[in-house]
Amino acid sequence: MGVGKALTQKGSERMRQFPQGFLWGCATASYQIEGSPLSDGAGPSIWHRFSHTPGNVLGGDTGDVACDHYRRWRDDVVLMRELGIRAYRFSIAWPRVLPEGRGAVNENGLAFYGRLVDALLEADIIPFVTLYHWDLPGSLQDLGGWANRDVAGWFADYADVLFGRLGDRVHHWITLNEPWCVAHLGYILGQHAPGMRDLWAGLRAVHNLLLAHGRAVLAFRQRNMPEGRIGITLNFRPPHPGSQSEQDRAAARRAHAYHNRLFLDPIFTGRYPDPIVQWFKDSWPETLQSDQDVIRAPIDFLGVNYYTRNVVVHAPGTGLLHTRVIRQPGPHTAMGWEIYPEGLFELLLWIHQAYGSPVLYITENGAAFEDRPDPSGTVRDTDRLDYLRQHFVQAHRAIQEGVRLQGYFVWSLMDNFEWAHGYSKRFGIVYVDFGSQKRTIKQSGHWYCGVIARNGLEN
Ligand SMILES: OC[C@@H]1[C@@H](O)[C@H](O)[C@@H](O)c2[nH]c(CCc3ccccc3)c[n+]21
Repeated sequence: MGVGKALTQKGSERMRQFPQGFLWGCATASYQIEGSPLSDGAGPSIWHRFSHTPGNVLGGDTGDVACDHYRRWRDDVVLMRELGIRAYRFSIAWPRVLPEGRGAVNENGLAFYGRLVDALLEADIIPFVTLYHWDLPGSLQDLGGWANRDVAGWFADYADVLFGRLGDRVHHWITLNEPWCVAHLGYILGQHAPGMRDLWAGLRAVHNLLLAHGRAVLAFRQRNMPEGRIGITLNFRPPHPGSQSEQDRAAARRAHAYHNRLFLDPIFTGRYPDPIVQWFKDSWPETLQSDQDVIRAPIDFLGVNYYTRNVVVHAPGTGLLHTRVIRQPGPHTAMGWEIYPEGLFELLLWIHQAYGSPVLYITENGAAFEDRPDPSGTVRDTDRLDYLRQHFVQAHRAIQEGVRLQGYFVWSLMDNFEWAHGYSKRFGIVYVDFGSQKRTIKQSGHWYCGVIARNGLEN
């Protein structure tokens, strides 16, 4: 598409038009919004255990209630229709469907997701289902969880149950959400469930997550669902060197390999990034030659989660990679993340050019700010609106350069349980009063509704 066509002049406004059929949406995750973690036969997840273990989550918050979506899902689909979103990315809680992680299916759990999918289709909203967004069944963690190579089979069997039961209505599947976070935050730093601090376990989790992803893709292909599309969602943090010194440039390369290429390279090339294998040499897991053929099973799209960049410098003996992040001047979100919209353009172009122009969806982008309703109950979150607008502009730039970006899911539909931060960080374009469970569309949500209706941005 030539630039001219995408920048239509309408009156004095310059429109940034997105391609016909571009899927504007919102994203959520099961443990963050549903509540009712043990209802109707569901088994406890590792996040149920982790949040109920004192000291792990700010303020002792848990997902016991969250946004009460397990009970309010009908009203929440009405809310999505009011926002005019074309697609909705949500995750299925593995322990609702298989309470023990394996074996007997819990029909009540499956029925909840079947009703939700039917309501979305009725509202003309396309479901994008994430099979795993961090809530592993506790009983599988008791067997080692992602550090146990058998998890690849457990995950593929779970995925296949869903392909069989929902595959007639769900045509977009994401195997894993951010396997980097699962391994790094859950098994190496211990900041997320299951709260382990074990480099050996963490690096084996990296490999087993990739194996599990590949086994699920192969199971999906076996089902032979021609309308179906399957991919994976990875988080990225483009690193910039804090100076042009060779030490800082090497530090940025290490951070880039670990944060951005650790999963991308095996999936697209069948090989781990050499700098990482060298860096972790004696603790790197034993792998089978045949593993790489499973891991690199072709996918239909890549989900990209982008929030910010990192500026890194060499820091001998510091952390896993001997790097330190340098806080930048300029605006940051409530998470302390630098607002750096150009990073989205850089990232999309890099993936496009370095990994064979895959179909991409931005499966998460958004910002936390201190939202306060005014006396009338209106939430004027202009900072979030500006954040989103600036990032939409960069996504549009990328499309102009030929990037095959086909959709954009704002994180998040509504304020929810922000992992170790509990309910202290709000990412929603809809405000949730967690006392009353009242939902209020924020100014950013009303603005987003307009963007979707025009399929573009006015200047
Ligand atoms: O932190 C906002 C969102 C989470 O609520 C989502 O569940 C998760 O998919 C997600 N990933 C990222 C970027 C990676 C990251 C995750 C957790 C903590 C810090 C960075 C940001 N977010």
